[in-house]
Amino acid sequence: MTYEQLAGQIREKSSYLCVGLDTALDKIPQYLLKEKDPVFEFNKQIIDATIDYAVAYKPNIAFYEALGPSGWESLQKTIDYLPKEVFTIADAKRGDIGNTSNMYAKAFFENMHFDSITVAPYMGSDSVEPFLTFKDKWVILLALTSNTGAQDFQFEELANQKPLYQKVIEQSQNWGNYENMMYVIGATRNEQFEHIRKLIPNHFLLVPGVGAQGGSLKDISKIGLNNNGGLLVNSSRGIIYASTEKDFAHVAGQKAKELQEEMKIYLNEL
Ligand SMILES: O=c1ccn([C@@H]2O[C@H](COP(=O)(O)O)[C@@H](O)[C@H]2O)c(=O)[nH]1
Repeated sequence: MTYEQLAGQIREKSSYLCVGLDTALDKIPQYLLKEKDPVFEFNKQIIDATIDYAVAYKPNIAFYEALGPSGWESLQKTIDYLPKEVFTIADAKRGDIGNTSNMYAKAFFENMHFDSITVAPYMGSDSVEPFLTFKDKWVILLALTSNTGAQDFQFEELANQKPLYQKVIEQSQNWGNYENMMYVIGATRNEQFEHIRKLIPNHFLLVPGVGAQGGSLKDISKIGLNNNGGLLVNSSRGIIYASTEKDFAHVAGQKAKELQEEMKIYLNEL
């Protein structure tokens, strides 16, 4: 998917919502376990209920890998079920020596047909660049994550007094551009968000941490939106597990609608 196509979806749906498909067998309504593929059945109902309000879907690959071969099958069925105009994110946090990264890229882009993959920057340019050679596919580089452990390395001040996450953002400008690279910036990183937006005014930012992790959609939107939207705000548990009863899909749809309606207000204020 191109930058323009994604920006067009945001305009069309007045939404920059990404629904996180972190589907776990012990969290979904237990009556679904009698289905042949409970994970896909859950995802399908969540997608049907939220598709009018979301521009992106982000399965976290760990939840599928944890189930072995059947998990991979449920994941592929989920990706195949999503309409082509929706942006898909493999939240896989990959990255290895170039030869191996190339195989990760083939797996998620060519084989599974994801639009994008999250990549860890720690191994440097040759670990990221193979992902950037695929046309209309995206790298979403971890820059400043939402978790408390982000303090351990990402805020570390370098000799030039810049934090490590800033170095990741600045150096990676040599690897890709705003048409094939996004950054993960946690919704819990309000204080740093404004500065980051100034460093990369045109890039899309994938923002996890709204909902269950306590990040504020309002705060992030006020600082992070640009003329093309420029944000994909993810909520996983806050949407998909808003109800664990038979009405789970309906309630997920309501939660997604609430977020989309709020997003529409912020987009109209641009
Ligand atoms: O910094 C990061 C990077 C990735 N994640 C992932 O996003 C979702 C968040 O789920 P919620 O249920 O909405 O909290 C999950 O898949 C994480 O692994 C993140 O939270 N922070």
